[in-house]
Amino acid sequence: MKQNLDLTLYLVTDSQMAPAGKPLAQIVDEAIQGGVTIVQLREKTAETGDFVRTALEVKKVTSKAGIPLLINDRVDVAQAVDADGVHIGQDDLPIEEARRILGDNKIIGVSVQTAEEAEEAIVKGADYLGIGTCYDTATKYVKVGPQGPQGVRSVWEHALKTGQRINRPVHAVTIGGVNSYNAVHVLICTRTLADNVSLDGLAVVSAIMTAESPKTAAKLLRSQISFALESSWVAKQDNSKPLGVSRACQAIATVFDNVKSGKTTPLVQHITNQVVINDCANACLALGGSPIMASDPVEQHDLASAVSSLVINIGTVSDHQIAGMHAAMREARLHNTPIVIDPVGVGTTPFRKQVVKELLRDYGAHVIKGNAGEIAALFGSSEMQMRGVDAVGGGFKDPAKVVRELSRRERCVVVMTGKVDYLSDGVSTFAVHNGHSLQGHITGSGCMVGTALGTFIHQVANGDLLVGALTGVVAINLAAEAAALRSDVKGPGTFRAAFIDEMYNLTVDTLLKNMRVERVK
Ligand SMILES: Cc1ncc(COP(=O)(O)OP(=O)(O)O)c(N)n1
Ligand SMILES: Cc1nc(C(=O)O)sc1CCOP(=O)(O)O
Repeated sequence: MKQNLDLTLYLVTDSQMAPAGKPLAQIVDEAIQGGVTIVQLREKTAETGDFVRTALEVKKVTSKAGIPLLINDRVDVAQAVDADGVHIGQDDLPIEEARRILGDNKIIGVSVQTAEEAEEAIVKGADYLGIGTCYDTATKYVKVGPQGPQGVRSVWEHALKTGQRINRPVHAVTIGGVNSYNAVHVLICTRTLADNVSLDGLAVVSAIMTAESPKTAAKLLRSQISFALESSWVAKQDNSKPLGVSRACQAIATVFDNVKSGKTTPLVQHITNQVVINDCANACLALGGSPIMASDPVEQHDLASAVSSLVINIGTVSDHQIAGMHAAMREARLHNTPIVIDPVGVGTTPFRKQVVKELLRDYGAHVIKGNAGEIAALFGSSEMQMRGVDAVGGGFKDPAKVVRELSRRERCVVVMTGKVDYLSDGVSTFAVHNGHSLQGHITGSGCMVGTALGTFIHQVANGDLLVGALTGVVAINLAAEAAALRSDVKGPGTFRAAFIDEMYNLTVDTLLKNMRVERVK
């Protein structure tokens, strides 16, 4: 990497967004104090003279801080102020020409939207790529719509392969609609599938330029970026050792005991469906958690700092609930609170599919839980279908592969419920052989699995998400087995009440004795 080229938090300026009377150089100075590592002066409407004057003022600030100042589009302005380099787009001066004018010591960044553009830019000597457009942005008109973190990931993967082929290091940021709410998700989701290589950082305009305090905004972004780059949440899994059954079972018992014994009482926020809301609240209590059912967008900000985990269930989703889900997930991402998504009936209507697609694109999840039909719909498989909220079909030929691949694509733990439950974090995949057929005869048994996931994953978010998820699945299934054995259980009605009782009665000893967990890959 060129000396000084640290792309961790990249500020692209827009003086038209600056509060009246506040000089751009002052905003840049505050942003650098907050943690910005590189600045690009982007003045789309400035006359050359004004552009140069502003660049000289900003350069005093960046030089003092020892960070690079790049100029957007205008190689002549970069030369005039002896900036550290330029950032050029696909319609600007060709890279070779910019390089010829500026020489090898200057930084040249190039905007790319596609794998082909990325390959060309690298081959022609770009020092870094600005991969766009990540999300919708009001800052500029973009010809091609946003590609989301997964689209950015595929451009990044191709760029890295190109670099390997020609033996040149590749650096990149993504840009477009990036802010402190989505920063962690964007960085985790854009990591390469094969070997978990992260982007170098994130580029933002409005997230800093429109902030009341650029320093505070930059500081928050920087801490979110550090968290994402350093965290071993699911996406860094490829480098970790696969989890064996005996280690998993011990860890499950510990996680279960922490909650059951009251050592920790997670506050599990649910935005869930009207059919199961009461059962889920009771299941959460019985397992040792504390439920809060809060879906109004208005209260999400105030709730967020107290919540231990967030369970999103789209079973009876409405427009109002969707607004609440977005608000809650935004806040959850900001607080690094684990999110469970239960995409109930996602294969049934295009509406549900769209709701889930947008939630996953904008915030991602830590755990996705569904029945085989729901998982098939998310995965894009026709092996299983949906009828209402139920799965129909002969079952997946290779269910472990489906959960593993969906997990790798979405960068989260995937739980597929059924006669045998499958769980994967993309590296380790487990089958849980506990449970009882009566679970299929009451409404909400799957939703209560979502509740159990929320109850047990909060304490293990860093690195052991899969263990938390396994704990939830095992606990629910063992409670079902115990309930079904009871002489007072005559059918679904009595089972429903006994099921909650047995969640309450479940002990670590029973768990250790009866759990049937198998490692399948
Ligand atoms: C870091 C970074 N990435 C992309 C862009 C977009 O540049 P470009 O395509 O030249 O569009 P304009 O910025 O000129 O509107 C960027 N500026 N910075
Ligand atoms: C300057 C720019 N380039 C983009 C691209 O996709 O290449 S998107 C963009 C604007 C980014 O602004 P904000 O952070 O306010 O969304």
